[in-house]
Amino acid sequence: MNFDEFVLCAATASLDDEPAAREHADAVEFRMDLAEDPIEALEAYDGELPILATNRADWEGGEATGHDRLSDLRDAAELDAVEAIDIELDSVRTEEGEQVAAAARDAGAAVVVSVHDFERTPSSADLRNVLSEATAVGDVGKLAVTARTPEDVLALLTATEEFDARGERVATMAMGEAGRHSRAVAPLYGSRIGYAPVDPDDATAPGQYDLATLRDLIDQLQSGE
Ligand SMILES: O=C1C[C@@](O)(C(=O)O)C[C@@H](O)[C@@H]1O
Repeated sequence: MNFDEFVLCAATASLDDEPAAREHADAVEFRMDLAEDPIEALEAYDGELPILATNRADWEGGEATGHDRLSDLRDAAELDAVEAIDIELDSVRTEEGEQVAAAARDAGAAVVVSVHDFERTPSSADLRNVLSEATAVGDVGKLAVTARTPEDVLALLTATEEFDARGERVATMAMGEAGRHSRAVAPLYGSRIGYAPVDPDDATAPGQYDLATLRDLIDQLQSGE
């Protein structure tokens, strides 16, 4: 996965979702932290879509707690089907996290470096700082914020467009009701990755559309380009 083009991920805790995701998704985001036995599931995977592996820490909105979290992510990156990993910016700042990112690249996987704010949308200056730091160490710098107002979404889209215009690969989305539409429009401003559950009941973040709906919205907005 090189993220030259927008990649729509079916976000899921179960790789059994892959056949249903194929029609609409470009990849599967496998939330290892939400899965029962993630490495076993990855080893048994024989689907068609490439995998973006995420093992989200509990301190960043996920459910992974153990000290095997990063080594499991590293093991995942070694598998052929795993073409990218997602690692938190705060993890990459640790020695182990840096090594996992380097090992993933050696294994041919792209590295998405992510930051999440489940409370608010940071100031425009902070948005840019975070995206600068994430793009400096990742193949894609990803920022998910929580929008409370339309201005929050505008600030995120503005930063997205600026980075994209400079040739920096970013992925952005605003979580929550006020930010929902950002998931459909951010790709028009240069965001490289979108996330949606196959089944709306299995959302992995607030405000997600289901996969078929998001694909349709994005395709409609981009048709005619
Ligand atoms: O980081 C992200 C983005 C996300 O939080 C979203 O808002 O769609 C969904 C997560 O599954 C993914 O790891």
